[in-house]
Amino acid sequence: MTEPTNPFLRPSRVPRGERRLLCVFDGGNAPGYSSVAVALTEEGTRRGFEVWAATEGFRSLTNDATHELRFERMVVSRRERYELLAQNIPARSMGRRVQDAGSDFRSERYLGFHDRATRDLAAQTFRAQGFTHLVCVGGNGTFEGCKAWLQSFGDERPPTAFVNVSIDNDVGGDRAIGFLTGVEAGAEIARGLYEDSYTHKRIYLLEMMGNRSGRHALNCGVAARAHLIVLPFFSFPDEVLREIAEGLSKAEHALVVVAEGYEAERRKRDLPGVSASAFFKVQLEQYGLRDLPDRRVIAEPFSRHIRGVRPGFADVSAAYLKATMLFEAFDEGRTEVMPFVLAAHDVGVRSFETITREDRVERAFLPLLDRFGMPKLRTWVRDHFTTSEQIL
Ligand SMILES: Nc1ncnc2c1ncn2[C@@H]1O[C@H](COP(=O)(O)OP(=O)(O)OP(=O)(O)O)[C@@H](O)[C@H]1O
Ligand SMILES: O=P(O)(O)OC[C@H]1O[C@](O)(CO)[C@@H](O)[C@@H]1O
Repeated sequence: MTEPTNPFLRPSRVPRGERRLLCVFDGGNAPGYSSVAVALTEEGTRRGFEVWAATEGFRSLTNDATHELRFERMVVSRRERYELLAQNIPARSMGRRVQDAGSDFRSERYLGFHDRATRDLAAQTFRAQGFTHLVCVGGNGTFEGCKAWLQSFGDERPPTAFVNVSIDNDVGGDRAIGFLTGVEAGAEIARGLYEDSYTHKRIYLLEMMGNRSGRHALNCGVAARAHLIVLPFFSFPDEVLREIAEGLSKAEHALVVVAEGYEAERRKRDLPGVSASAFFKVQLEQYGLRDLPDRRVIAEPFSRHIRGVRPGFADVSAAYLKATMLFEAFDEGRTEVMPFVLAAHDVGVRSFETITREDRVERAFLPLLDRFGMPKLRTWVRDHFTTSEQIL
Protein backbone atom coordinates (compact mmCIF):
# COMPACT_ATOMS: atom_id res chain seq x y z
CA MET A 1 0.00 0.00 0.00
CA THR A 2 1.41 3.42 -0.86
CA GLU A 3 1.50 6.17 1.80
CA PRO A 4 -1.05 8.92 1.20
CA THR A 5 0.79 12.09 0.12
CA ASN A 6 0.25 15.41 1.82
CA PRO A 7 -2.17 17.35 -0.40
CA PHE A 8 -1.42 20.69 1.27
CA LEU A 9 0.75 23.53 0.04
CA ARG A 10 3.82 24.74 1.88
CA PRO A 11 3.81 28.43 2.77
CA SER A 12 6.37 29.07 0.00
CA ARG A 13 3.78 28.00 -2.59
CA VAL A 14 1.04 30.23 -1.17
CA PRO A 15 0.70 33.83 -2.45
CA ARG A 16 1.44 36.13 0.44
CA GLY A 17 1.01 39.65 1.66
CA GLU A 18 3.74 41.75 3.25
CA ARG A 19 3.61 40.33 6.75
CA ARG A 20 3.82 36.61 7.31
CA LEU A 21 4.25 35.65 10.96
CA LEU A 22 5.57 32.29 12.14
CA CYS A 23 4.63 31.22 15.69
CA VAL A 24 6.86 28.53 17.21
CA PHE A 25 5.57 26.80 20.34
CA ASP A 26 8.17 24.81 22.28
CA GLY A 27 9.15 23.76 25.84
CA GLY A 28 7.22 21.76 28.42
CA ASN A 29 3.45 21.80 28.15
CA ALA A 30 1.63 24.33 30.37
CA PRO A 31 -1.94 25.59 30.57
CA GLY A 32 -2.37 28.51 28.16
CA TYR A 33 -0.42 27.57 25.00
CA SER A 34 -3.69 27.44 23.18
CA SER A 35 -4.89 30.76 24.64
CA VAL A 36 -1.69 32.40 23.38
CA ALA A 37 -2.17 30.82 19.94
CA VAL A 38 -5.71 32.21 19.72
CA ALA A 39 -4.69 35.64 20.98
CA LEU A 40 -1.81 35.86 18.49
CA THR A 41 -4.13 34.73 15.68
CA GLU A 42 -6.87 37.23 16.50
CA GLU A 43 -4.59 40.18 17.17
CA GLY A 44 -2.23 39.40 14.28
CA THR A 45 -5.04 38.92 11.77
CA ARG A 46 -6.64 42.19 12.87
CA ARG A 47 -3.37 43.98 12.16
CA GLY A 48 -2.90 42.50 8.71
CA PHE A 49 -0.57 39.58 9.49
CA GLU A 50 -0.87 36.19 7.87
CA VAL A 51 -0.40 34.02 10.95
CA TRP A 52 1.21 30.55 10.70
CA ALA A 53 2.24 27.99 13.28
CA ALA A 54 5.08 25.47 13.11
CA THR A 55 3.37 22.14 13.76
CA GLU A 56 6.19 20.68 15.90
CA GLY A 57 8.02 23.62 17.40
CA PHE A 58 11.63 24.30 16.36
CA ARG A 59 11.82 20.81 14.89
CA SER A 60 9.44 21.74 12.04
CA LEU A 61 12.08 24.01 10.54
CA THR A 62 14.71 21.28 10.34
CA ASN A 63 15.30 17.98 8.61
CA ASP A 64 14.26 16.26 11.85
CA ALA A 65 10.61 17.23 11.34
CA THR A 66 8.54 14.10 11.77
CA HIS A 67 5.31 15.58 10.46
CA GLU A 68 4.94 15.98 6.73
CA LEU A 69 2.80 19.03 7.34
CA ARG A 70 5.29 21.45 8.88
CA PHE A 71 3.29 24.68 8.92
CA GLU A 72 -0.39 25.53 9.30
CA ARG A 73 -2.26 28.78 8.88
CA MET A 74 -4.10 29.87 12.02
CA VAL A 75 -7.32 31.74 11.31
CA VAL A 76 -10.13 32.93 13.51
CA SER A 77 -13.25 31.55 11.80
CA ARG A 78 -14.35 28.28 10.33
CA ARG A 79 -15.52 29.99 7.14
CA GLU A 80 -12.05 31.34 6.51
CA ARG A 81 -10.65 27.90 7.18
CA TYR A 82 -12.88 26.29 4.57
CA GLU A 83 -11.89 28.92 2.02
CA LEU A 84 -8.21 28.18 2.64
CA LEU A 85 -8.69 24.42 2.61
CA ALA A 86 -10.41 24.75 -0.77
CA GLN A 87 -7.13 26.26 -2.03
CA ASN A 88 -5.09 23.44 -0.46
CA ILE A 89 -3.78 25.75 2.23
CA PRO A 90 -3.63 23.91 5.58
CA ALA A 91 -5.57 25.90 8.16
CA ARG A 92 -7.07 25.67 11.62
CA SER A 93 -9.84 27.84 12.97
CA MET A 94 -8.64 28.97 16.36
CA GLY A 95 -11.47 31.29 17.41
CA ARG A 96 -13.13 29.02 19.94
CA ARG A 97 -10.00 27.48 21.47
CA VAL A 98 -9.25 30.19 24.02
CA GLN A 99 -9.52 27.80 26.94
CA ASP A 100 -8.27 24.60 25.34
CA ALA A 101 -5.81 22.51 27.31
CA GLY A 102 -2.48 21.47 25.78
CA SER A 103 -1.25 22.68 22.41
CA ASP A 104 -2.03 21.65 18.85
CA PHE A 105 1.43 22.62 17.66
CA ARG A 106 3.95 20.68 19.66
CA SER A 107 5.95 17.51 19.99
CA GLU A 108 8.51 16.13 22.40
CA ARG A 109 11.31 18.54 23.24
CA TYR A 110 13.86 18.85 20.42
CA LEU A 111 17.47 18.76 21.57
CA GLY A 112 18.76 18.96 17.96
CA PHE A 113 18.19 22.71 18.11
CA HIS A 114 21.28 23.08 20.28
CA ASP A 115 23.31 22.45 17.14
CA ARG A 116 24.35 25.61 15.27
CA ALA A 117 24.29 24.01 11.81
CA THR A 118 20.72 22.85 12.44
CA ARG A 119 19.67 26.36 13.46
CA ASP A 120 21.35 27.78 10.33
CA LEU A 121 19.28 25.42 8.24
CA ALA A 122 16.17 26.45 10.17
CA ALA A 123 16.89 30.10 9.34
CA GLN A 124 17.10 29.17 5.64
CA THR A 125 13.78 27.36 5.91
CA PHE A 126 12.22 30.39 7.62
CA ARG A 127 13.29 32.63 4.73
CA ALA A 128 12.45 30.12 2.02
CA GLN A 129 8.90 29.80 3.34
CA GLY A 130 8.43 33.56 3.13
CA PHE A 131 8.12 34.29 6.84
CA THR A 132 8.84 37.90 7.81
CA HIS A 133 8.15 37.92 11.57
CA LEU A 134 8.82 35.40 14.35
CA VAL A 135 7.14 34.79 17.72
CA CYS A 136 8.49 32.02 19.98
CA VAL A 137 6.25 30.77 22.76
CA GLY A 138 7.43 28.71 25.75
CA GLY A 139 9.60 28.79 28.85
CA ASN A 140 13.14 29.98 29.34
CA GLY A 141 14.59 27.12 27.23
CA THR A 142 12.46 28.26 24.30
CA PHE A 143 13.70 31.80 24.92
CA GLU A 144 17.31 30.55 24.80
CA GLY A 145 16.54 28.62 21.62
CA CYS A 146 14.98 31.73 20.09
CA LYS A 147 17.99 33.93 20.92
CA ALA A 148 20.46 31.32 19.68
CA TRP A 149 18.47 30.94 16.46
CA LEU A 150 18.53 34.68 15.74
CA GLN A 151 22.31 34.49 15.41
CA SER A 152 21.80 32.31 12.35
CA PHE A 153 20.04 35.15 10.54
CA GLY A 154 23.20 37.30 10.33
CA ASP A 155 22.45 40.97 9.70
CA GLU A 156 18.91 40.28 8.59
CA ARG A 157 17.17 39.15 11.72
CA PRO A 158 13.40 39.10 11.41
CA PRO A 159 11.33 41.17 13.83
CA THR A 160 11.02 38.75 16.76
CA ALA A 161 9.16 38.45 20.05
CA PHE A 162 8.87 35.90 22.84
CA VAL A 163 5.80 34.99 24.91
CA ASN A 164 6.56 33.38 28.26
CA VAL A 165 4.38 30.32 28.96
CA SER A 166 5.34 27.84 31.68
CA ILE A 167 4.41 26.22 34.96
CA ASP A 168 7.86 27.04 36.34
CA ASN A 169 7.61 30.84 35.98
CA ASP A 170 11.36 31.25 35.83
CA VAL A 171 11.82 34.15 33.42
CA GLY A 172 12.61 37.38 35.30
CA GLY A 173 10.24 40.35 35.17
CA ASP A 174 7.12 38.53 34.04
CA ARG A 175 4.42 36.18 35.21
CA ALA A 176 4.37 33.24 32.83
CA ILE A 177 1.05 32.30 31.25
CA GLY A 178 0.14 29.00 32.91
CA PHE A 179 1.72 29.75 36.26
CA LEU A 180 -1.50 30.80 38.01
CA THR A 181 -3.45 27.88 36.56
CA GLY A 182 -0.61 25.53 37.53
CA VAL A 183 -0.74 26.78 41.10
CA GLU A 184 -4.51 26.25 41.22
CA ALA A 185 -4.21 22.68 39.94
CA GLY A 186 -1.12 21.90 42.02
CA ALA A 187 -2.54 23.34 45.23
CA GLU A 188 -5.70 21.31 44.68
CA ILE A 189 -3.60 18.15 44.75
CA ALA A 190 -1.57 19.33 47.74
CA ARG A 191 -4.66 20.34 49.69
CA GLY A 192 -6.28 16.98 48.96
CA LEU A 193 -3.26 15.23 50.42
CA TYR A 194 -3.31 17.58 53.39
CA GLU A 195 -6.88 16.52 54.17
CA ASP A 196 -5.97 12.87 53.63
CA SER A 197 -3.01 13.20 56.01
CA TYR A 198 -5.34 14.70 58.60
CA THR A 199 -7.91 11.95 58.18
CA HIS A 200 -5.49 9.01 58.27
CA LYS A 201 -2.91 10.63 60.55
CA ARG A 202 -0.19 10.22 57.97
CA ILE A 203 2.88 12.09 56.82
CA TYR A 204 2.90 12.89 53.11
CA LEU A 205 6.03 13.99 51.30
CA LEU A 206 4.58 15.38 48.09
CA GLU A 207 6.91 16.15 45.22
CA MET A 208 5.85 19.10 43.11
CA MET A 209 7.17 20.53 39.86
CA GLY A 210 10.10 22.87 40.09
CA ASN A 211 13.44 21.73 38.85
CA ARG A 212 15.31 24.88 39.67
CA SER A 213 12.98 27.80 40.37
CA GLY A 214 10.72 26.37 43.06
CA ARG A 215 8.03 29.00 42.62
CA HIS A 216 5.34 26.48 41.69
CA ALA A 217 6.06 24.20 44.66
CA LEU A 218 6.31 27.18 47.00
CA ASN A 219 3.04 28.82 46.00
CA CYS A 220 1.16 25.51 46.01
CA GLY A 221 2.62 24.56 49.39
CA VAL A 222 1.76 27.87 51.01
CA ALA A 223 -1.78 27.86 49.62
CA ALA A 224 -2.42 24.25 50.70
CA ARG A 225 -1.02 25.10 54.17
CA ALA A 226 1.77 22.54 53.92
CA HIS A 227 3.71 22.14 57.15
CA LEU A 228 7.06 22.29 55.41
CA ILE A 229 8.22 23.34 51.93
CA VAL A 230 11.57 22.10 50.63
CA LEU A 231 12.95 24.26 47.82
CA PRO A 232 15.06 22.91 44.94
CA PHE A 233 18.25 24.68 45.99
CA PHE A 234 18.12 23.47 49.61
CA SER A 235 20.73 21.04 50.96
CA PHE A 236 20.06 20.53 54.64
CA PRO A 237 22.87 19.91 57.14
CA ASP A 238 22.51 16.89 59.43
CA GLU A 239 21.25 18.85 62.42
CA VAL A 240 18.40 20.33 60.40
CA LEU A 241 17.47 16.94 58.95
CA ARG A 242 17.42 15.54 62.49
CA GLU A 243 15.18 18.37 63.67
CA ILE A 244 12.77 17.86 60.77
CA ALA A 245 12.63 14.08 61.33
CA GLU A 246 11.98 14.56 65.05
CA GLY A 247 9.38 17.26 64.39
CA LEU A 248 7.52 15.08 61.90
CA SER A 249 7.70 12.06 64.23
CA LYS A 250 5.86 14.04 66.87
CA ALA A 251 3.31 15.57 64.48
CA GLU A 252 -0.11 13.99 64.37
CA HIS A 253 -0.21 14.46 60.61
CA ALA A 254 1.72 16.51 58.10
CA LEU A 255 2.05 17.56 54.50
CA VAL A 256 5.57 18.28 53.26
CA VAL A 257 6.03 19.71 49.76
CA VAL A 258 9.33 18.79 48.13
CA ALA A 259 10.37 20.59 44.92
CA GLU A 260 11.31 18.23 42.12
CA GLY A 261 14.87 19.58 41.89
CA TYR A 262 15.77 19.00 45.56
CA GLU A 263 19.30 17.53 45.86
CA ALA A 264 19.29 16.69 42.15
CA GLU A 265 23.07 16.36 41.88
CA ARG A 266 23.43 14.28 45.03
CA ARG A 267 20.58 12.00 43.99
CA LYS A 268 22.10 11.42 40.58
CA ARG A 269 25.37 10.48 42.28
CA ASP A 270 24.15 8.49 45.30
CA LEU A 271 20.75 7.11 44.38
CA PRO A 272 20.19 7.41 40.62
CA GLY A 273 16.56 7.23 39.55
CA VAL A 274 15.20 8.10 42.98
CA SER A 275 12.75 11.02 43.01
CA ALA A 276 13.17 14.09 45.22
CA SER A 277 10.40 13.12 47.66
CA ALA A 278 11.64 9.51 47.91
CA PHE A 279 15.17 10.77 48.53
CA PHE A 280 13.97 13.10 51.29
CA LYS A 281 12.14 10.17 52.83
CA VAL A 282 15.37 8.14 52.84
CA GLN A 283 17.19 11.07 54.44
CA LEU A 284 14.58 11.38 57.20
CA GLU A 285 14.60 7.62 57.81
CA GLN A 286 18.23 7.95 58.85
CA TYR A 287 17.03 10.19 61.68
CA GLY A 288 14.24 7.91 62.82
CA LEU A 289 11.20 8.89 60.75
CA ARG A 290 10.01 5.48 59.55
CA ASP A 291 7.06 4.37 57.44
CA LEU A 292 5.15 1.95 59.73
CA PRO A 293 1.85 0.13 59.17
CA ASP A 294 0.06 2.20 61.81
CA ARG A 295 1.94 5.40 61.04
CA ARG A 296 2.46 5.85 57.35
CA VAL A 297 5.13 8.08 55.83
CA ILE A 298 4.42 8.23 52.11
CA ALA A 299 6.43 9.83 49.31
CA GLU A 300 4.22 10.92 46.40
CA PRO A 301 5.61 11.69 42.92
CA PHE A 302 4.79 14.92 41.12
CA SER A 303 1.82 15.08 38.77
CA ARG A 304 2.39 15.97 35.13
CA HIS A 305 -1.36 16.16 34.67
CA ILE A 306 -1.34 19.72 36.00
CA ARG A 307 0.37 20.76 32.75
CA GLY A 308 -2.60 19.47 30.80
CA VAL A 309 -5.45 21.22 32.60
CA ARG A 310 -7.55 23.98 31.06
CA PRO A 311 -6.11 27.45 31.64
CA GLY A 312 -7.92 29.69 34.11
CA PHE A 313 -9.34 32.96 32.83
CA ALA A 314 -6.65 35.07 34.54
CA ASP A 315 -4.10 33.33 32.31
CA VAL A 316 -6.37 33.71 29.26
CA SER A 317 -6.72 37.45 29.79
CA ALA A 318 -2.95 37.80 30.31
CA ALA A 319 -2.46 35.96 26.99
CA TYR A 320 -4.57 38.60 25.22
CA LEU A 321 -2.78 41.43 26.99
CA LYS A 322 0.60 40.02 25.99
CA ALA A 323 -0.46 39.48 22.36
CA THR A 324 -1.78 43.03 22.11
CA MET A 325 1.39 44.58 23.55
CA LEU A 326 3.53 42.37 21.32
CA PHE A 327 1.89 43.52 18.07
CA GLU A 328 1.85 47.11 19.32
CA ALA A 329 5.64 46.79 19.72
CA PHE A 330 6.02 45.32 16.20
CA ASP A 331 3.93 48.19 14.82
CA GLU A 332 6.23 50.65 16.59
CA GLY A 333 9.19 49.01 14.84
CA ARG A 334 10.48 47.28 17.96
CA THR A 335 12.02 43.82 17.84
CA GLU A 336 13.45 41.17 20.19
CA VAL A 337 10.96 41.96 22.89
CA MET A 338 8.91 40.06 25.47
CA PRO A 339 5.56 41.45 26.61
CA PHE A 340 5.20 41.13 30.37
CA VAL A 341 2.20 41.06 32.73
CA LEU A 342 2.92 41.16 36.45
CA ALA A 343 -0.31 42.82 37.58
CA ALA A 344 -2.92 44.99 35.88
CA HIS A 345 -0.95 48.17 36.57
CA ASP A 346 2.43 46.55 35.91
CA VAL A 347 2.54 45.53 32.26
CA GLY A 348 4.75 46.38 29.29
CA VAL A 349 7.42 45.14 26.98
CA ARG A 350 11.03 44.20 27.79
CA SER A 351 14.01 43.90 25.45
CA PHE A 352 15.60 40.49 25.12
CA GLU A 353 18.94 41.73 26.44
CA THR A 354 17.41 42.77 29.78
CA ILE A 355 15.75 39.39 30.42
CA THR A 356 17.35 36.91 32.81
CA ARG A 357 16.50 33.44 34.04
CA GLU A 358 15.30 33.36 37.66
CA ASP A 359 15.91 30.13 39.53
CA ARG A 360 14.78 31.88 42.68
CA VAL A 361 11.88 32.63 44.98
CA GLU A 362 10.75 35.82 46.66
CA ARG A 363 12.13 36.66 50.11
CA ALA A 364 8.69 37.49 51.56
CA PHE A 365 7.82 33.79 51.39
CA LEU A 366 10.65 32.63 53.69
CA PRO A 367 8.65 32.80 56.95
CA LEU A 368 6.01 30.59 55.33
CA LEU A 369 8.30 27.65 54.60
CA ASP A 370 7.68 25.86 57.87
CA ARG A 371 4.66 25.80 60.13
CA PHE A 372 6.31 23.90 62.97
CA GLY A 373 8.56 26.82 63.86
CA MET A 374 11.70 24.65 63.86
CA PRO A 375 14.50 26.82 65.28
CA LYS A 376 17.46 25.15 63.56
CA LEU A 377 15.73 25.15 60.21
CA ARG A 378 14.77 28.80 60.58
CA THR A 379 18.30 29.79 61.57
CA TRP A 380 19.75 27.79 58.68
CA VAL A 381 17.38 29.44 56.17
CA ARG A 382 18.13 32.89 57.60
CA ASP A 383 21.89 32.35 57.52
CA HIS A 384 22.02 30.81 54.08
CA PHE A 385 19.28 32.42 52.09
CA THR A 386 18.41 35.91 53.21
CA THR A 387 21.45 37.23 51.33
CA SER A 388 21.46 34.50 48.73
CA GLU A 389 21.13 34.93 44.97
CA GLN A 390 18.45 32.28 45.11
CA ILE A 391 16.17 34.66 46.98
CA LEU A 392 14.87 37.86 45.42
N1 LIG B 1 20.57 26.96 24.55
C1 LIG B 1 19.75 26.53 23.57
N2 LIG B 1 20.11 26.61 22.27
C2 LIG B 1 19.30 26.20 21.30
N3 LIG B 1 18.07 25.69 21.51
C3 LIG B 1 17.65 25.57 22.78
C4 LIG B 1 18.47 25.98 23.88
N4 LIG B 1 17.78 25.74 25.03
C5 LIG B 1 16.60 25.21 24.64
N5 LIG B 1 16.51 25.10 23.31
C6 LIG B 1 15.37 24.60 22.53
O1 LIG B 1 14.18 25.01 23.18
C7 LIG B 1 13.37 23.87 23.47
C8 LIG B 1 12.58 24.12 24.73
O2 LIG B 1 13.41 24.22 25.87
P1 LIG B 1 13.04 23.48 27.25
O3 LIG B 1 12.69 22.08 26.96
O4 LIG B 1 14.11 23.79 28.22
O5 LIG B 1 11.64 24.10 27.68
P2 LIG B 1 11.20 25.53 28.22
O6 LIG B 1 10.86 26.40 27.07
O7 LIG B 1 12.21 26.05 29.18
O8 LIG B 1 9.91 25.19 28.98
P3 LIG B 1 9.74 24.57 30.46
O9 LIG B 1 10.99 24.86 31.24
O10 LIG B 1 8.55 25.28 30.98
O11 LIG B 1 9.58 23.11 30.22
C9 LIG B 1 14.33 22.70 23.53
O12 LIG B 1 13.69 21.49 23.23
C10 LIG B 1 15.32 23.08 22.44
O13 LIG B 1 14.82 22.74 21.16
O1 LIG C 1 7.76 15.77 31.46
P1 LIG C 1 9.22 16.03 31.43
O2 LIG C 1 9.75 16.09 30.05
O3 LIG C 1 9.98 15.11 32.34
O4 LIG C 1 9.44 17.50 31.97
C1 LIG C 1 9.40 17.84 33.31
C2 LIG C 1 9.80 19.29 33.43
O5 LIG C 1 8.91 20.13 32.77
C3 LIG C 1 8.43 21.12 33.65
O6 LIG C 1 7.19 20.68 34.09
C4 LIG C 1 8.28 22.41 32.94
O7 LIG C 1 7.35 22.25 31.95
C5 LIG C 1 9.41 21.17 34.80
O8 LIG C 1 8.86 21.62 36.01
C6 LIG C 1 9.86 19.76 34.85
O9 LIG C 1 11.20 19.74 35.28
